[in-house]
Amino acid sequence: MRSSNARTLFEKVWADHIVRPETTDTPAILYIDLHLIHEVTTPQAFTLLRSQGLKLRRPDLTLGTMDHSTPTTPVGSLQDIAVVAEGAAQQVAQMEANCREFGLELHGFDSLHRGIVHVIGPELGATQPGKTIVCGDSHTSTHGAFGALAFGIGTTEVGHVMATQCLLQRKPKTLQIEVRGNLARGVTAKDVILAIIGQIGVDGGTGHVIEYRGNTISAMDMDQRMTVCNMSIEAGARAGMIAPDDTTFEFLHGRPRAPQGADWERALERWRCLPSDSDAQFDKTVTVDASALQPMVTFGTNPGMVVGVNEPVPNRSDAGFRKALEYMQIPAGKPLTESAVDVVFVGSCTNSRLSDLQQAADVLRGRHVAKGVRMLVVPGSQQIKADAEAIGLDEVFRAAGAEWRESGCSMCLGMNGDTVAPGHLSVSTSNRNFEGRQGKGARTVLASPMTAAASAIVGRVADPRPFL
Ligand SMILES: CC(C)[C@H](C(=O)O)[C@@H](O)C(=O)O
Ligand code: SF4
Repeated sequence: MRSSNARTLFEKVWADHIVRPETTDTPAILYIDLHLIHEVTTPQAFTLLRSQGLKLRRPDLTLGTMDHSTPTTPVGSLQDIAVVAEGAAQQVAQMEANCREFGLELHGFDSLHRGIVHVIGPELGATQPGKTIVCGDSHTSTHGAFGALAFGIGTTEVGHVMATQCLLQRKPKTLQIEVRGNLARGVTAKDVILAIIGQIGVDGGTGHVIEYRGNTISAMDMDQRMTVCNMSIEAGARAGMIAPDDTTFEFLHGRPRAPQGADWERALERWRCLPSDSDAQFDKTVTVDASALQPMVTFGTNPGMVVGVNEPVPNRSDAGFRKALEYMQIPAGKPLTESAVDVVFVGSCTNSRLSDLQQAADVLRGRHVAKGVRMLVVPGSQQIKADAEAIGLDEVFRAAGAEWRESGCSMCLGMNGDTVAPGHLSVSTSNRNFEGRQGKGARTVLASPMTAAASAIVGRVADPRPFL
C-alpha cells in the first residue's frame, strides 16, 4: 500500500537538515554536519574569511587533511616537499598556516591519520549515517556509503560553509539503482560501478542522488560500498547513498569520532530509522544484473567507455568516440588484453583501503611485475599503510618489484609529482581516465586492484581470474 508520507533515505536526511525550505526563487538552506577540507580548495576561502574578519562558525565540525599535493616518498620535514614540486610545497605550507590561524584540526605530516580526505573521514568514524557532509572535492560522494548525504562543493561554497555552517542547495531528484545477484570470483565493487556507469552513461545520474540497493550492495563490506559511492559523480550524480545496516554499524563501532556508550545506543536508534521506507517512491529506477559481470576495464577517455576485460572494444563512428580511441591508441574490435602496459597504479580514494591492497597483494604474492612495467602502490592513509605493513603486504609488493609509498592522492591526478609519462599506458585503480589526468599525454585504463595487479604481472591489460 502506498502511503503519501513514505520517504527515501535521501529525503529523510534532506528534511532533517533544512534550515529554510526551498522556494521557486531561492534554494533551500541546508545545515552541514561535517566539513572536510584539504589543501587544494581552501586557500581562497581562508583569504575571504580573513579579508572579512570572519571566524569559522563551527571549527569543531571541520576536519582537515593534506592529500593532493603531498609527496608519497618519505620526507623529513615540510621544507623537503619543495624538492618534489614547488607549487605543491606552497599549498601544503599554506594549509598548515591556515589551520593553525583558524584553530582547526588538521592531520598534518606527523599525524597517523593523515591520508586522502575520503579515506580518513570514515576511518576516524567522523563519517556517520544521516549526516550532511561536504568538501571542496567531487569524490565526497564516497561518504554516502554510510547513509550520509555527502557531496562536493565549489571553492566559494567552502567559504560559505566555513562562515555559516550552511549551504544553499536545490533539492535533487532521486534515482534508485537496484543491483542484484552474487558477484563471480574476481569481480569486485569496482567492476560493478564501472558496469553501472557503462550502462547508464556519464550523465545517467545528472540532477539526481543515487541510492544503491539490492542484494549485491547489501552483501558488500564498507570498503566495497565506498568504492561504489565514490564513482557516483562519474555518472553525473550529485551524490550516492547506501542505507546503513549492521555492516555499517560494525564498521563504525569504537572508532575515535563515533559516538560512545549511551550516545552510541541513541545513535543506533536514529540510524535504524534512516533506510528508505518500503513504499517510498523514486523519480527513476535502474536495474543491474551483477551476477553476469566480468572484470571491467575502460578503453576511452571517460569512465563510461568500459568493456569486460576479454570483450572486444566496441566500434562506433561518432567523432567523440573516434577521438577517444585515437588518444588512447586502442583499436576498436579487439580486447584490451592486447594493449601493452607501462605503469600500474594501485591507490586513490576509490581503491586504496586495506582490502583493496590485500586483493592486489593476493594476485602478486610469489610473482613479479613484468620487465619494463612500473608499479606504484599508494595506501589511502597512514593508518592503512601501518595496517598493511603489520600484515606484511609491503613485503609482498616490494618482493614483486612494486614501489610501496606514503599515503596520498598521488598518481590519481599527479599533482604531487607522481605522474605517468606522455604516451604511456597506465592501468589505474582510480576513478578518472580523462585526457592527461595522470600526466600530460598519459593514457589511463581504469580497473579493479586485482585487474591492475594481474596487468602488472603480464605487462598487458589482463584478466585477474587465472591468478586467483
Ligand atoms: C582537486 C580537487 C578539486 C579534485 C576534485 O574535486 O575532484 C580532485 O580531487 C579530483 O579528483 O579531480
Ligand atoms: S584520490 Fe584522486 S579522486 Fe580521490 S580525492 Fe584524490 S585526486 Fe580526487
